[in-house]
Amino acid sequence: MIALEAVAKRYGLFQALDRIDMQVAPGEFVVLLGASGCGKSTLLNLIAGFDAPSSGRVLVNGRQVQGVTAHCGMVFQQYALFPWLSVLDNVCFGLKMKGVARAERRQTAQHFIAMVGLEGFEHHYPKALSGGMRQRVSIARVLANDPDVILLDEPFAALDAMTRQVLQQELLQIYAHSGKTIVFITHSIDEALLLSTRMLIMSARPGRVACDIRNDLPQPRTADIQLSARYNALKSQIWNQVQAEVMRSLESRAA
Ligand SMILES: Nc1ncnc2c1ncn2[C@@H]1O[C@H](COP(=O)(O)OP(=O)(O)OP(=O)(O)O)[C@@H](O)[C@H]1O
Repeated sequence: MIALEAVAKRYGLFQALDRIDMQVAPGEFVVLLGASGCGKSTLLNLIAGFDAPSSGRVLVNGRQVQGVTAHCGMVFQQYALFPWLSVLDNVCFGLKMKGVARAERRQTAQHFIAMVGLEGFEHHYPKALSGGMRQRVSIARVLANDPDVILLDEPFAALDAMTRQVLQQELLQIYAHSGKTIVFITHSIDEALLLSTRMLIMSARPGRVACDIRNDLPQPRTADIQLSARYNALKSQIWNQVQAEVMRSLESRAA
């Protein structure tokens, strides 16, 4: 589904990513974890086609990524909604660009607006919505475009803890029902453990995949999973790894 082959990314003399080889199978929920600045967003942007690698290849569905396509949909931390469009028109936007007829795109948009719990808010504008509601609109907009891959760059980081928990459960439901392939960035080990089927821990300077861990916690996952022995074993394994990478990154910055 997604393949990165010897991918490197340089910004001038700075090597942001180096020798990234990774594969994401259809239906996986992969979470990227790592110290700030290790290249997680850079990696996601290469998969989305927002940017091109300096060397190596990025493939989605067997095709080399050479710009933005409808195969990938992105949800950003800062909602990225059009403030001058209503919820309905924001969710319809991608379908309009694809040339889908008005009645059909409205029907599709309504379906996904209802799925994310925003029925009744179709004609509201983003500024009249809470952060959690705006992020629901972003998710509905991506789902309406029916991409094969959904990329989420710290989508819940700006939300309060309660809203984050609700949206995490909603995303798990959407994942379970849609079978989409997901790549998700977070700084939260708990969020990674709750959501993922697999976790990639990145090292910094240059960014590489340092550790690839299968998340074998049973599904469906609720907050109770945090009480299990396996959860705590995985959490301490990841914590040790992330901490080692963060220390390495700080040392290399100081050098
Ligand atoms: N357009 C750019 N020009 C120059 N350097 C860049 C550019 N984009 C990213 N970088 C650098 O590349 C490195 C990786 O950045 P990136 O945003 O991918 O990290 P990240 O792991 O997502 O960080 P965070 O967790 O803080 O969001 C950083 O050192 C950043 O300063």
